[in-house]
Amino acid sequence: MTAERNLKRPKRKPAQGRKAVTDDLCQPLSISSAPNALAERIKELNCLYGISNLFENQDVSLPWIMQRAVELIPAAWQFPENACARIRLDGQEYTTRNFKTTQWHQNTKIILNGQHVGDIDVYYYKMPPRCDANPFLEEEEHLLRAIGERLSKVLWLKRSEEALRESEERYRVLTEQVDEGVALVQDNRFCYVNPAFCKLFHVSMAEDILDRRVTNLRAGNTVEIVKSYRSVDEDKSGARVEEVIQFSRSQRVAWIQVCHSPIAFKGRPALLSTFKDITEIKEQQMAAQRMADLLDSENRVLRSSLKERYRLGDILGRSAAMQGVYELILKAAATDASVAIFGESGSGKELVAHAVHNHGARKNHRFVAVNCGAVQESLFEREFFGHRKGAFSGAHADAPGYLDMADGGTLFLDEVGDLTVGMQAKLLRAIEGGGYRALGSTETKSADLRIISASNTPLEDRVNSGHMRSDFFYRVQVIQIQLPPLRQRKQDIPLLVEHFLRRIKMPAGMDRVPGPIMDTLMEYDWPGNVRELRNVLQRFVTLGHLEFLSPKKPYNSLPLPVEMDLRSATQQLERSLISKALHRTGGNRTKAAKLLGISRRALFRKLPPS
Ligand SMILES: Nc1ncnc2c1ncn2[C@@H]1O[C@H](COP(=O)(O)OP(=O)(O)OP(=O)(O)O)[C@@H](O)[C@H]1O
Repeated sequence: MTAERNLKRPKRKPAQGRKAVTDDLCQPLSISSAPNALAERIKELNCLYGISNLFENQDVSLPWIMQRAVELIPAAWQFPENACARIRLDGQEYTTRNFKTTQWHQNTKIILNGQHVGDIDVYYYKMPPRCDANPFLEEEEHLLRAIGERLSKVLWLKRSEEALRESEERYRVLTEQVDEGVALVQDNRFCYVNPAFCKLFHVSMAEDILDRRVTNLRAGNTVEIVKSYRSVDEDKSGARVEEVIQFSRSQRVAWIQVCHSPIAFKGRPALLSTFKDITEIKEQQMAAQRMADLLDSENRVLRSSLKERYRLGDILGRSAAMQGVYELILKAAATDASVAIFGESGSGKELVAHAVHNHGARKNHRFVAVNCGAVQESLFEREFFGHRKGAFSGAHADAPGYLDMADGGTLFLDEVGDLTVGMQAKLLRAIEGGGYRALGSTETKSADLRIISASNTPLEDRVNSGHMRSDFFYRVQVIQIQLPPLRQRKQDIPLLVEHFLRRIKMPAGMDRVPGPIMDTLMEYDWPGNVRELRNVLQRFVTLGHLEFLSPKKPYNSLPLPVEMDLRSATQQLERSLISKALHRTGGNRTKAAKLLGISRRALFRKLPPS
């Protein structure tokens, strides 16, 4: 039973072992003594309620409460004018005005969480009338204990409040200092947002969104954030949700790492969310990824160039001459220097130019190929520098020139030797810092581009003959790549044949070029190089026979060496005759056998395995 309940006993009794205060008080309550007992009871209750009221007021401090409480105590005692009181707590003393210690003393402890943390003492200044050594009533002992319990509760509440306020303050200071946005949402409404949150979502003041629904978050493109709120449930405590949200902010893509933690706030479910702007980290990550991809693809190219050695991108060839070309391409690609490629017609100069571009740093920009042989002197500016609308009759709209189109990328000048000296001067000026103007424009522009040029003949010859300015020559020919003609790398022919036939739709029943046809292809001189080979194969597949359009001799019949034995010589002669017959019949074996006067089966026996 608590002390408070004890107080509700209907009559006052003398304390155990003490002498009776008055006889009538020691007796059951009589009608005449009832008003007096009632007055006593009211005094006790006043004291207790007074103390309870003290902590109703949340804004007061603990010392204030203790001081008021101690002042309320004497009035509840039997002889208030003789009573004084003291509360000791946390090394502090709170006393009534005329406090004095005497032998007539009563005490109770203040206990907090099972610990003795303070005391309440009541003293009488002097011996109350009609009393022995212990002048206090049993009810007063109960009352004092009840006050002690009340104050313990006050203390517990105040300490909890202080701890809460302190942690709230700590949290507030923390959240106001951190760079991460913090928001507390309950019932789908914002209860708290920190300054970083406001900054992140362009909210001018926290008050603008406090108490408002999450859907009211309007600044910028925050649809994704609102969606993210919808994806979590305030009620699912412990189910933390983390995600990275991408949205556009002032024309820029931003990334925010959101973490929603369902918590209990004021005893009800709420959502505590943090928002971290990770745009910078994300951009760095993406740049690192791009770099890793680039390195990976470069490594792959290098690996393939080292290991496989039969191709580099679209360029095929396993000959030693082509290995040298691959090395030069990779070296040239690693720099931004101008490259001049030389080689006979159809030997793959444009392919090499593409390879240099594709393996270099400008690969994600344009490769603009210009056939210089087709550029007219009078149209040079218009084609290279572009024009503005109305610059000439028929200029209905602005049009970019080659330099604009190749800005950031590569300008490939095919047949560069065909540019006139005048054109060379204009181009040189435009790319050497002088800039250029589109026709009809007053604005001087400059283009950041790499020049790769190609020519069938050495450019030195053009300089010597006065057709090329030497400054232009030095500008375009920093790195030279010489492409070997196909006749000097015949071991590449089978690879090229296989490659082109894979691209051409072969007739049914033909899956490879017959051996003798291949022999013929190997023997041929290839003045038109790889392009001619491709066209010959195209015709072979379409027309069914080999046909060389070049003015040169189609093939050479090999003279038989005298030191060869008869068997080998016969075999070689046979193969040569079969090859010629097949050539004449366009690869038709039945007709070739007929031409040779042997059976088709005999022809097949004599054909080398293909
Ligand atoms: N090494 C090669 N591997 C595969 N295909 C090749 C090779 N060389 C040339 N070709 C092919 O031959 C054709 C001609 O190549 P390209 O246009 O690059 O030659 P070019 O030297 O620039 O010719 P031109 O001097 O006539 O401009 C293209 O179809 C090209 O794909």
